[in-house]
Parts: sequence; structure tokens; C-alpha cells
Amino acid sequence: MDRLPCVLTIAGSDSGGGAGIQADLKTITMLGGYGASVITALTAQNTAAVTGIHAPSAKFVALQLKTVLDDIKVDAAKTGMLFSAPIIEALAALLEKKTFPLVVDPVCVATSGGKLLQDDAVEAMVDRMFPLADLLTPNLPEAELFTGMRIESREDVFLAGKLLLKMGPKAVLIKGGHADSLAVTDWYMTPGADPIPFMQRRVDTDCTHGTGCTLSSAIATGLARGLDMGAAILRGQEYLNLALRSGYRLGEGGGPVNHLAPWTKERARGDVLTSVDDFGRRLAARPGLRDMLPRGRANVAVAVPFADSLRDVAGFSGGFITSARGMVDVVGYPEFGASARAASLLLSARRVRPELQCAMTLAGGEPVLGALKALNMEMAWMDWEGRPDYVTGEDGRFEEWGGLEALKDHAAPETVRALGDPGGLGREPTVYVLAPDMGELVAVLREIADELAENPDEV
Ligand SMILES: Nc1ncnc2c1ncn2[C@@H]1O[C@H](COP(=O)(O)OP(=O)(O)OP(=O)(O)O)[C@@H](O)[C@H]1O
Ligand SMILES: Cc1ncc(CO)c(N)n1
Repeated sequence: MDRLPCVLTIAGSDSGGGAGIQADLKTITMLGGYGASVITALTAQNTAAVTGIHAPSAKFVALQLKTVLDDIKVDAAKTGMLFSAPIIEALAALLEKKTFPLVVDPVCVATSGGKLLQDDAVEAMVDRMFPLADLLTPNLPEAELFTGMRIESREDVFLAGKLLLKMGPKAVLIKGGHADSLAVTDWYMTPGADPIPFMQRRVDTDCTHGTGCTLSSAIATGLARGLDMGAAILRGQEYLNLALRSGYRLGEGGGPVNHLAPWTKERARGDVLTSVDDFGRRLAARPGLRDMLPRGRANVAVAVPFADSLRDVAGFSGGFITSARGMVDVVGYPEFGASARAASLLLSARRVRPELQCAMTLAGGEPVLGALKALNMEMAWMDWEGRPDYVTGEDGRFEEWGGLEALKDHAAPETVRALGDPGGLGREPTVYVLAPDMGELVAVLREIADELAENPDEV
């Protein structure tokens, strides 16, 4: 086995497990690093509060660092909660000789409000730690504290960044998690260069315990793996965003981000392929589906949890084709990235309805429309005529744009069971049925088939 890149975290322990050393080690492991740790302080903490802090002597904290460095080759490190001036002094004296990149997350206050840096340690943090940082990652309140200025506008962020850079770090990332906007922008600044925005979509959640710790560890792991700073920040943000989207409530306070999210997603891939395969067999075994499927290609799209690209949605490599007798030919094999149209539609629908996991192409002619109506299944229509110029009919681009628009414009998007494409010159009208899981998709198709055949035993 090749050696894993070693990432050292120098931080406090969070007994609740969502932030601090615990978040750091989970992040480092998930992103392919080997995590070593120097514990600066123990916090008695849960999701709601920090109820106590117990710090070892500065000498013992330094002994942990010296002992790790004497034996283990560290490829990158991060600091988090450093707690007191003596601890900072003792660590800095050793870190001055470091040969690896260091990310300094100047943790001051827990998300739940507990103070994690003593007031008289602020100066030591600035004087001793900032000059050692390859990247400093303050959130907005921390940037305000260290610069002594109020940050209310983008210009203020840039000015604060300049002031922080003067304190010695090679680069600064001012995190925007605490600002109030649709996208979250973290501003990356280096001396003499224009600020660079790193944007992610804002996740509507209060499960943000440990976001800062997770991001700084993820960046350090990227650096340890040899990424440059820009790529390490981007990868770190992507990981954090997925972990935020799949966060969950653990106790009374803001829940933790889900560090395991990439693994959960990966593990689901096998199950999704199996379900696509089963679905194809069931469809192929049913005669009389002529009215249900379009004359051209149809496909099924099934997404893994937290899917965010076509690579996360499976279908059949060649889709479905109906023969003149109404038999379905399943073409090819289950594959991720296969069904461009149905998958693009599903991904866009999931932006409004994240619970949707499946979509399937049906014929858009009167029989199916009539059946949907008779079954009281709510439909929304995509607007081929109203599409902007850059939206072509290729590769699912229309479905990606049209599906989102149709759901966004609908008065009650949560009630929509199918999205219609009216078709046009050379385009066959189609309907995409939407479902939260495979069982539901099969049930809906059965209802439609029953309605079409007026025969309760079909499909
Ligand atoms: N709701 C959100 N949606 C998307 N990204 C977010 C959200 N909240 C925070 N982030 C991102 O999380 C990272 C940490 O930002 P934040 O400003 O919350 O740091 P922090 O306050 O140091 O974190 P901590 O809660 O661990 O103290 C940043 O990259 C930020 O953009
Ligand atoms: C130990 C520790 N470090 C950092 C944070 C910041 O979220 C926290 N809550 N607890």
C-alpha cells in the first residue's frame, strides 16, 4: 500500500463530535489523507453549547507536536482552536521550522456561541501564528475582530483582506458563510493580486456545526495531496457543500455536517445500477406498452442521493425502443451518465424537489395525457417556444432548462407528477413521469398502463 499523505491537525476536541479535532480527522480520512492530531484543549461540548474547557499545559501541547514531528513526515497541517497565548507561543516556536504548508483557521467562537480563544490570546494569534500561515481562513466575525473594522460590503471584505495580509499570512480566504446571500462566496486574497471569489450554492440548513473546521482540514488535505492552493480550496468547498447538503440533526442545536456523504453516495451507486437493471427486465417482460412509450428513444433516469451531475444519474446506455407490437427492447446496459435527456430533466427537477430520485420518458400523445388527466396526476409543461437562444435541443440542454423553469413557475411544484415537452417540428411530444423512488415509479407506470388498457392487471 502506498503511503497516505499525512495531515496534522492542531486543534481542540469537540466531545459532540461535529467540530474540532473530530471533524478534522473525519475530513482528512474521507479525502484520502492520514490524520495525526495535537490536541490543544478539551471542550465539553454538544450541538447546543460549550459547557466547559480544559486545556493541558502549553508544555504538554508542545510535547505532542514535537513528538509527532520527530517521527512522522507531515505533508500539510492546519490549526483550529488554539485557546490561550501560552499554547500559541509554544506551538509557534516549533512551527517556525516547519517545511510543510500550514492552514490557520483562527477559531474564536463556536457556532453555538462558546468562546474558544481567550481575549488575551488574540495578540499572540496575530503576532505568532498569522506569519506562519500559507492560508488564513477567518469567517466574517473573525475578520472583523482581527482587523478592528466593521464588514458590511464587498469593499469592506477586500479592505479587511488587505489588512489581514499585512499581518503576515501568504494568503487569506475570508469565508462568507455568515453573510446573507443566495450563493456563499469565500474571497481568496494574496498580496498584490485581485481578490478571487470562490462560490458555492448556499445550503438552506442550520446544520452548520463544524463547517469552518471541515473546510480548513479539507484544504490542508488537498495541499498534502499535492494540489495547488486554488484547487485545494475548490475541492474543499465541494466536499463541504455535499456534507452540508446531507447534514442532519443530532441534538437540540445545529447539527453537524455529514462527513461521510461522499462514501454514502458512492455506496448507493451499486444499488442504483441494480434497480435500473431490474426495472429494464420488468419493462421488457410487459407486452402492450405501445401507447405508453414514445416512438423514438425513451429512458429511465435514477439518481444516487445528493446527485449533482450526469455522472450521478444512471439509465440504459441505449435506452428503450418499442417494437410495432408494443414490446419494449431494452438497449445496452445500466450505466451512469447514460440518459442525457431524462437525467438532465431529473437533475433540474431536483433543484426544486430534491426528494425526486427517478424519471422516465413516456409518449406525449393523447393516450398518456388522457390517462394522466383521468388519474388526476398534476403536470407542468416545458416551454420549447420560450427557450433562450443558448438552449438547444441537444444533450438534454432543453430538459435541463425547461424542467427547472416549469417547476419554478408552477404554483405548487410539490404536487407535480409529470413534466411535459409539447414537442414541435421534428420533435416528438414526450412526458417525463417523476418519482421519489423506484417503487413509486413502477406504481405510477402501472396506474397509467391500467388506465390505458382499462385492465387492472397490466404492467
Ligand atoms: N449555509 C451554507 N451553505 C453553503 N456553504 C456554507 C454555508 N454556511 C457556511 N458555508 C461555507 O462553509 C465554510 C465555513 O464558513 P463559515 O463562515 O460558516 O465558517 P466558520 O464560522 O468558521 O465555521 P464554524 O461553524 O465551524 O465556526 C465556508 O466555505 C462557507 O462558504
Ligand atoms: C473544539 C472546537 N473547535 C472549533 C469549533 C468551531 O466550530 C468548535 N465548535 N469546537
